[in-house]
Amino acid sequence: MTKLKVGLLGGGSWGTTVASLVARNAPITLWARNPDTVRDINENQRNSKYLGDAQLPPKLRASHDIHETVADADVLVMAIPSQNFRAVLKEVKKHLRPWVPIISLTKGLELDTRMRMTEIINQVLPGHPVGVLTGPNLAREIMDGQAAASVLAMADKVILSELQKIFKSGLFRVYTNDDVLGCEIAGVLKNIIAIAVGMGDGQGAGDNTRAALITRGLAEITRLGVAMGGRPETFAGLAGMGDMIATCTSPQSRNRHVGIELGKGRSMEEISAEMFMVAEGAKSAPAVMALAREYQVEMPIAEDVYKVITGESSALRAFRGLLRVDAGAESEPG
Ligand SMILES: NC(=O)C1=CN([C@@H]2O[C@H](COP(=O)(O)OP(=O)(O)OC[C@H]3O[C@@H](n4cnc5c(N)ncnc54)[C@H](O)[C@@H]3O)[C@@H](O)[C@H]2O)C=CC1
Ligand SMILES: O=C(CO)COP(=O)(O)O
Repeated sequence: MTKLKVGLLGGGSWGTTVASLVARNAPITLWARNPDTVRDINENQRNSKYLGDAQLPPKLRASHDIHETVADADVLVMAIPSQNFRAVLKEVKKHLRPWVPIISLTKGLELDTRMRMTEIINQVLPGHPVGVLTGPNLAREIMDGQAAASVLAMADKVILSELQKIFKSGLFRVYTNDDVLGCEIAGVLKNIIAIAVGMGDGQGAGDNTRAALITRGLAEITRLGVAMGGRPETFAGLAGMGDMIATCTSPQSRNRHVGIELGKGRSMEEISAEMFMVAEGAKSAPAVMALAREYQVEMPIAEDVYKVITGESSALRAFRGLLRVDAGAESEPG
């Protein structure tokens, strides 16, 4: 057990799951804005709304008080969806001690600014070491005790190896990486490809189609990530290919679910109205397309997804379009 105190913000499915993992290694308080969630965690060792009847460790404490959670934290972990991330960080600023490392679990971009979460942290709380924990990590499966691997990425190797001890456990292998940008943007971009794969699945596409979309999708997200400064090998690792496989094939993925429903011909408004959990790919798609334009990277799959989400095209038309385009060299877009 390390003595480092951890404060984790965000009482949804992934925040609660990571808090449960950390509780094995370090004292942790989870801040949730919903008082019912706080009560459920503290009294029943459950977060029924997000994780059904999964049993949480008795050592995990939840709080409704952000000051209490953050004021004496030695490490801050952020599990707030991307569009609300900045607002919560601003709240944190008043309470957090200087130099406390901040780890983001969030896989999205801020719509208005196109910024990654670590960029927002640097802007709102300059001077704090920042990192991301990312990889093929579907929350429900980890709560069910299935083995998984993840990547903790930070520039500072000394802090990185200290923080690795907080997250890792027998069934949760945590690898380290210093390519923060690559790991972070891979986690954002794979969500859009998962929507594309879902769109195919929703229309009854086969396994070959899924494999083609995953492979071509990985190629296009790698092109953008590398143009932005990420390393190609990051996209071939857990944060890239690993997370693509998990998200694009799992019935648990919210992004793939959105794609399946779009594939059935439903609109984004209808699908969102029925979901209470976040599907970051749908939220971040416009920011991703703006980045693709800025870096002059062609992303035909992401562009089709964007057009279907905005109602400019239908899943059926997008799918036919993907098949109609003449294939060139495998190393080229398209
Ligand atoms: N669920 C999963 O399997 C995984 C999720 N992620 C990422 O983790 C991030 C969080 O996702 P989940 O926990 O799954 O989402 P979720 O939809 O299950 O829960 C989101 C939580 O954030 C809270 N929240 C939203 N706005 C807030 C605000 N302004 N103040 C306080 N709390 C607020 C909600 O109340 C809810 O508890 C996302 O970026 C997601 O892509 C990453 C890996 C795995
Ligand atoms: O990031 C995830 C798995 O690694 C979770 O994916 P979804 O948000 O699509 O459920």
